[in-house]
Formats: sequence, structure tokens, C-alpha cells
Amino acid sequence: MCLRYDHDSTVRQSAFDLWTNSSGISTLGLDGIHPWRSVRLVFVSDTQPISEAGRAALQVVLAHPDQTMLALDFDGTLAPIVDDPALAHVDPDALSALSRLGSLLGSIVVITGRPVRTAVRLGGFGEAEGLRSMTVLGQYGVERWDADGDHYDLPPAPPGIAQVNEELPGLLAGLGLAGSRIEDKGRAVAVHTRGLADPASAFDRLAEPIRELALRCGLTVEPGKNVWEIRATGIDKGDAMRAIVAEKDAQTVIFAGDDLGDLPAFEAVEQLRTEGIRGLLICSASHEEDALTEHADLVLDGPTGVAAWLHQLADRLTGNYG
Ligand SMILES: O=P(O)(O)OC[C@H]1O[C@H](O[C@H]2O[C@H](CO)[C@@H](O)[C@H](O)[C@H]2O)[C@H](O)[C@@H](O)[C@@H]1O
Repeated sequence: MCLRYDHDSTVRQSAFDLWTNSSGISTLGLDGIHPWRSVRLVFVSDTQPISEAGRAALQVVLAHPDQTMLALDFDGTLAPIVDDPALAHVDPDALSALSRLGSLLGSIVVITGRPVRTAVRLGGFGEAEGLRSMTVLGQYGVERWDADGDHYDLPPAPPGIAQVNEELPGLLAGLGLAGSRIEDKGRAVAVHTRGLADPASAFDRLAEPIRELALRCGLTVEPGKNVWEIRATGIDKGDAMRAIVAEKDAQTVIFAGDDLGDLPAFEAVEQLRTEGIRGLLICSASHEEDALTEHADLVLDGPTGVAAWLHQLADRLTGNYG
């Protein structure tokens, strides 16, 4: 097995020994560093689910792909994380895998915090082969695009967003954080600290002022990787997941995500499992966020690992898996 870890802000990679007791509790030792101080551990499993529920779901996917919904987050899962959100793009290998899977699975859905138009454009989903029945749910499920008919559903922005846009530059300047990147998402506003000299401390310093501004404007906050987003209350990726699984009448769902905003979708799939729907939960791992790993049936090495796994799934469904 392979381990990636962040030690003193340097990502390193080592082989390691792992012992798992009969309760499934794992212990590991690393030579040369103290493992529990300023070290973030990222376990990357191989391509087989580590849980019984995940393995069972994969078997059903392989037996009944037409009843399977593949749902994916965008940034950090399909698209590698980059400094400027406007320059993000889907990993070409992931897009080619989705093109192969489009005709093999019941449905393919992207569930993202991005505005839906942005996700469709950055993803190249409109032009990609094999994705004529794809759906993209943007802004945590409020916005929607269906490839079939190239149809967009874009509800109006909530009241309060205009005030946020007006006050935000002054708030950031007052904190000495005018260099933060403001992303206008139409019905939401994101403040990015990636690219600042100390993104983590800027993120922490922004927590309270951003919360206070959101509250005053009748909105809520959504934290992410070096980003605070101010958006409307009332819908999250869990709600979006439940609705789309019901609409597509999916009997099995695969969901891959990487960040805090994906947790409600993970919880929705866990809930759906208790209702008889099979679920396979995939974490696209990074050294920046590990909230999903403990819930995941499969932990893959970021967007590159996700793309490779999607190709492997297509290989297995077409009988090309060695
Ligand atoms: O639900 P997602 O598809 O994961 O979108 C969540 C947020 O992702 C974007 O920000 C993240 O990706 C950026 C580009 O790689 C990166 O610079 C940033 O640090 C990440 O937090 C996006 O810009 C946000 O609007 C999304 O809400």
C-alpha cells in the first residue's frame, strides 16, 4: 500500500506497514518522523472497495449497469485543484472515461457547487462524445443542465447577494486581505484564500466576518478548500442526491467527492442504503481535506486516481479487464 502525507507543508510519499486488528482498527508506523504532529495522512486504497457495502454495490453495478447512477463532484474530483477557479478543467482522462461510461450506465450526473453554466463549460460536457443523457446539478442542486436538448434551469439569485457583493471588498480590505479572490457565482459569492501568502490563516481570520455578513444578508456559509462561500440556505448536495436518485429510478449509486460540501451527499447515500438502494462512496483524496475518508468505501488518489478508476470500471463493463 502507498501513503501520501503532508509533513511541514511538503507532500511526501512512502511505503508503509499497516496492521489491522479484528475490529478493523488500523495502526501504522513511519520511520524518521513523529506521525502525530503536523502530519496529515492520506490513505490511498487500491481499486477495490474496502467495505462490504461498497464491494456489494460494485458487484451490482457490474451486473446491472443500466440501473446504476454515477454521480460526481467537479472540483477536486473530476477537475484537479488549481489556484484560479476560472482556469480549472476536467482531467482529460476523466472526460474520456465518462464518454465511455455514458452508454454503459443508466445515468451520469455531476453535482457541484459551481454555477451550472460554468461547470458545463469548464467540463466540456456539451461537446463530449457519449454524454447525451448527462445531467449537471449546479450551485448544490439549485441549477440544472440536461445534455438532452441542451436545457438549462436557472432560478433567480436570492435577495441578499447584491448586498454581499457590495460589502465584501470593504470587508476584505479592512482585514488586510484585499488580495483574496472573489468569485461571483451569480446566486452565491465565494472568497478564495488560495494564492495568498498564508491561505490557511487567512481562511481562519475570515470565518467570523464572513459568517456575520452572511447572517446579516439572510444567507449561509459553505466552507471548502481555502474558500468561504456565501449562498442561500435550503438545499445541499444531499437533497440534490436524493431527488436525482428518485427521478432516475436508480437502484445503485456511485458517488465520488473530495470536500466538505460533498458530505451531505455521502450521508444521503448512507441513508439510501438503509432504504434498499446500493451505494458506493468514493473519496478523491488530497492532503487538504480528509473529512470524507472515514465514510468512503474507496479512497482514490485525487482526480488522477478517479479518472483511472472510471476507465477501469468501463473496462470491466466491456469485458476488457485483465
Ligand atoms: O462542489 P465542487 O465542484 O467541488 O465545487 C466546490 C468549489 O470548488 C471551487 O473551488 C475549489 O476549486 C478551485 C479550482 O481548483 C480552487 O482554486 C479552490 O481553492 C477550491 O476551493 C469553486 O471555485 C467554488 O465556486 C466551488 O464552490
